[in-house]
Amino acid sequence: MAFTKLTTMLNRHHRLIRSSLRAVNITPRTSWAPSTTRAFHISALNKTLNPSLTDKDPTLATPVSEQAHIERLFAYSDSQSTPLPEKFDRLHAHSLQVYPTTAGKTVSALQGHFQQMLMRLTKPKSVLELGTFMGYSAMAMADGMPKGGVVYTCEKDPKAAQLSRELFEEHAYSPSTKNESVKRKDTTIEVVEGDGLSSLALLLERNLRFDAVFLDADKGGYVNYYNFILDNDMLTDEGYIIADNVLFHGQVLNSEERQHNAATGNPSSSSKGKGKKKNSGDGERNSEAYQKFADHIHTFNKHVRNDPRVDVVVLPVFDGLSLIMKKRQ
Ligand SMILES: C[S@@+](CC[C@H](N)C(=O)[O-])C[C@H]1O[C@@H](n2cnc3c(N)ncnc32)[C@H](O)[C@@H]1O
Repeated sequence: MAFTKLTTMLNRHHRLIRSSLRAVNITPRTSWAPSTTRAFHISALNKTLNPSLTDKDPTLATPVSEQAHIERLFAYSDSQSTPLPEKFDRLHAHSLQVYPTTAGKTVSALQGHFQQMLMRLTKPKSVLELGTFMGYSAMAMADGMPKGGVVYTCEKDPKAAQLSRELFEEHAYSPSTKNESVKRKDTTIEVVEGDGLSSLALLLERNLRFDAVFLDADKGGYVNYYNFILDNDMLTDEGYIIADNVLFHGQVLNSEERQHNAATGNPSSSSKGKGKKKNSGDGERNSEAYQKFADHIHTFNKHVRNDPRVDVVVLPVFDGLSLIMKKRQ
């Protein structure tokens, strides 16, 4: 009975996404609930779109039974949370059509709503986002900000930058919105196109400072973005940074272990994943790439933890979210 209710709710919730999957000729998994977590979102998408990953999913750091249990708990959390307005479901569906293999980059509905709540709680006037993609998290945050608030969101991919700009225009977040049919939003979203670091330099030239920062671009860039923001005092005194994917599908544990073994000369050191033939299969290639991203994230986590300028809390929610604030003087 409870299961039927849950399935009904999830089906309703993801109706649009499922129809998009059909549109791009993909058979949706019955248990797939894309707005549960980023990790499962990506893993489910990868498996759906690349069957070679089904048996050897590099994102599965937990046993399958445990993963199924966690998935059910996330689905439960999703079903017991107020859904975001329908435009967000439509955006997920649209992302799948435009980026069928990488649409899972976007935050889940649950995480988007959490970030929106955070905006409502902390009332930032100026928010910086590194990594726009299709604008889902930018819109989710903008809707929670106070009147007059601005989100500056940086995106390197010209196609994603253009599509998100159009979307912000359509939904009246753009400073220059001409769309008469939609009520102009109280908050605006500005897309800054280009590499994250160059975009930060441009924003610094404009003397902008931020009450909240969302780090969600390339994982190898996190340390540089973080340093640039703190070194140039771009964070207001009570401002905060939230960094996404800081547990990287659980793979940070492998990074930590391999780095520890390498440092202590343990012969089993870091050989996991090394020596694998490059062409031995998509799953393994992916596994190596995933581990590299996880290594970048582990380096970032250690860097922040050892930075005397800040306090950090690593939250084991979604795919791992770090909340970072400057130390009080
Ligand atoms: C995880 S996605 C962002 C998802 C988005 N925050 C959301 O939840 O809707 C990461 C984005 O960062 C962009 N990106 C990657 N490298 C970048 C760089 N060096 N500078 C700026 N953006 C970058 C990618 O093109 C991608 O769109």
